[in-house]
Parts: sequence; structure tokens; C-alpha cells
Amino acid sequence: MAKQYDVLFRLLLLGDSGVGKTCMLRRFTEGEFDPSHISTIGVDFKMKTIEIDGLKVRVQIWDTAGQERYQTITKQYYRRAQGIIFVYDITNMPSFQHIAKWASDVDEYAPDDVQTILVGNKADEEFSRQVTKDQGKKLAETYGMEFFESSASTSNNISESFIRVTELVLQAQKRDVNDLLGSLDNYLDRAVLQEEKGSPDNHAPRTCAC
Ligand SMILES: Nc1nc2c(ncn2[C@@H]2O[C@H](COP(=O)(O)OP(=O)(O)OP(=O)(O)O)[C@@H](O)[C@H]2O)c(=O)[nH]1
Repeated sequence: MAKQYDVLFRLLLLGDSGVGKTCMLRRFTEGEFDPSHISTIGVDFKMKTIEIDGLKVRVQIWDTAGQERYQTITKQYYRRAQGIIFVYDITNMPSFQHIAKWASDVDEYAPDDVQTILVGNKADEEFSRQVTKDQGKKLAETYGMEFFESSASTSNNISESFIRVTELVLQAQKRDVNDLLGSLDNYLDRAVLQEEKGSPDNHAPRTCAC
């Protein structure tokens, strides 16, 4: 059967337990919201195909458990991630403060070129807000990340967040390919020059010793 997509990217959701990672993923992949909280055990994943710049991009999104006791398992998934969404809950200040710890783990275990964004979820719960939008923006700036506030409940900014991190991964891949082609061009130019220099036509005629 013909492949149904052009590229496959691996994304990871990271953040404290209860910030809404599973709900965000379900909202994005299935368009549904379930208000019950069943903590993820270890990791789980869902797939979705989206179209960006005419390319069919298949995203494999890994939903990690926020609970400390699963960290040894979840860290094993950082290594293969190309994009990461850091999630905190705007009604839960500690979940925002812990982003620093999640980011430092990513520094340690994920590839250097991993693309990251920051998302403050549960933006529908304005009345219980503990983290201002400005605080979120500033933290994102500190890490050089783009920032969204989302709600898995109303679906506000859910697709936008997943699509944006996928776009960033795609752009990074294109840059890598262009860099590679640039190096290959340079290499070929140098090889042609060498070849021309080494060619007998370019040497002065040798005097015969005989
Ligand atoms: N009001 C509101 N509640 C939300 C939202 N997203 C998630 N929740 C609720 O928050 C609770 C936790 O959501 P989960 O998606 O299970 O959280 P999680 O981050 O996956 O948690 P772990 O699997 O333990 O890491 C659930 O009761 C959800 O209904 C949201 O955008 N708005």
C-alpha cells in the first residue's frame, strides 16, 4: 500500500501530572474532551496526519506521565523527540515553576536541535488563574520558545499549538537539508577545482630528461 504521508515526526508532551496533557492530545487527535483524570502510566501515544505547506506530515505524539515515579521511563523517550510541548496549568503555580525542571531535563536528555514551545493550559478557568499571561510569555522568552495559552475543554489554541511545534520541526529539518546540500555543493566545487588543477592540460610541459 502506498505511504499515506510524506514525513513522520515525533513529538513529546511534558509537564506536571494533571496539567491536561492527555486531554490536549485527545482534543487534538479525536476532537473530544473527557473531564475525568486518569493519570497516564509511563507513556502513551497517538498519531495524526496534518498538512503543512502541501506536505502530509504524520505526527506521532508521545504523552508522558507527569508523576515523578515514571520519570526513569519517560526520560528514555526524550532522545528521539524532534518537538516538545512543555505544558503547565494556568490555575496551578507550582506546575508553572516546575517548567524549569522539565526544561533542564530536556537539555540533558533530548537532542540539541529539538524544537520546543510553552503552553499554559486550562485557560478557560480564568476565575482560578494563578499564572498571568505575562508570566507565561516572559518564561517562554527566557527559553527562546513560542508561547500559547490553551484549553482542552473549549479547544482554544489546541490545534494551533500542535501545528506550530510541527512547523518548527519541519523548518529545522529543511534547514538541515539545505545546510547539507550547501556543504555538498562546496565539496563538489572544491573537488572540481582540484581536478582542474591536477589535470595535465594545466601543467607546463615537462622537459624530457632522455
Ligand atoms: N477546565 C479544564 N480542565 C482541564 C483542561 N485540560 C485538562 N483538564 C482537566 O485536568 C485533569 C487532568 O487532565 P489530564 O489530561 O489527565 O492531565 P495529564 O497532564 O495528562 O496528567 P498525567 O497523566 O498524570 O501526567 C482532568 O480532570 C481534566 O478534565 C482544560 O483545558 N480545562
